[in-house]
This record gives sequence, C-alpha cells and structure tokens, in this order.
Amino acid sequence: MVYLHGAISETLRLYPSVPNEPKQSMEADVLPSGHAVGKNTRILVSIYSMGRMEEVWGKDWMEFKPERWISERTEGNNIINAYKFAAFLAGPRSCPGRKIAFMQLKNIASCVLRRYKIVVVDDHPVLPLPSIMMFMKYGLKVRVLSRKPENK
Ligand code: HEM
Repeated sequence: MVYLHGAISETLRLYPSVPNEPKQSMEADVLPSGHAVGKNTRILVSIYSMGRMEEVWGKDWMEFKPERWISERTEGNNIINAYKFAAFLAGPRSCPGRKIAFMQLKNIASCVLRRYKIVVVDDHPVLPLPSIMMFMKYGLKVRVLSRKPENK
C-alpha cells in the first residue's frame, strides 16, 4: 500500500483532478511571496503548474516516480506539505474527502490490479484536456489481461 499511495499521489501531482482553482480577495492584502493583491482581485491558482515546477519538485519533475513519496528511513509514505502538493488544496477550505479518496482509490486499484494487468494500447496519445475538472483528451485505451494464465 505504501508504493500504491506513492503512485496515486504521483498521478495527482502530474494530473490533478482539479487543475485550476479560482479565488477572489475580499480585502487588499500582501501574499507571503510579497505580491500585493488589491480588493476583489481574481487569482487563479494553477495546481497543474505547481505539480510541474522544477523549483518545487526538482529536475526530475517530469518523471513519474512513486519513490518520491516514500521515506527511505521509515519505508512509509512521506508527508508532503499541502502547500507543495496542492491537489486537495491547502488551508481551511481544503478537501475534507482526501482520506476517503485515497481509501477508495487504493481499494479499487488493488482489487483490479490483483486480478488484471492493464496495458495502455501502443501509440495511444495520453493527453490531458484541461477544464474545470481534468479529463483525458482521447480517453485511455487499454488492454485488460487476466493474471490467471488459464483465462488468457
Ligand atoms: C481524488 C479525489 C479528490 C480530489 C483531487 C479532490 C480535490 C478537492 C479540491 C481541490 C477541493 C477544493 C475546491 C475549492 O475550494 O474550490 C475540494 C473540496 C471539497 N472536497 Fe474534494 N477531492 C477529492 C475527493 C473528495 C471526496 C471523496 C469527497 C467526499 C467524500 C470530497 C469532498 C469535498 C468537499 C465537501 C469539498 C468542499 C470543502 C470546502 O469548500 O470547505 N472530495 N476537493
């Protein structure tokens, strides 16, 4: 489950279900970065871009690496700051369903992957279709192969 947790986190880092988060300031303020924000200013937080920034994730940001979520010391999962991994947003209005989402994803993934091997069809373009929610531009064509040899 530790590796699967890393794989799900890595998927949400590169393809967050909510790619952009619009906010609006109620009062003029200064962000921790030093940027001044006027009253009623619209701000678009790009969660998609945050998951792909070299200064946040390092030179290997493009690589799908579940290992970056695993602590070598404890062999458990790294707790990564929500202001760094923002797929569930951060702060008081962050997603309260985060733990349920992980539980459901792990449950489904482990049930399916125990029985079947999922292989993406050769040359199928895997591209995101940014919208309010993240969709796949061409869907995901896969072959579902049974792990039991007699069912092949
Ligand atoms: C991979 C799965 C999920 C992702 C990536 C996700 C992501 C998010 C994000 C980014 C927000 C902030 C939206 C905003 O402020 O505009 C949010 C809010 C919320 N999410 Fe999720 N979510 C997921 C699953 C779930 C599940 C399973 C539940 C419930 C069981 C849930 C319940 C909520 C609720 C109630 C809010 C509103 C919180 C508030 O406004 O204070 N989410 N989610």
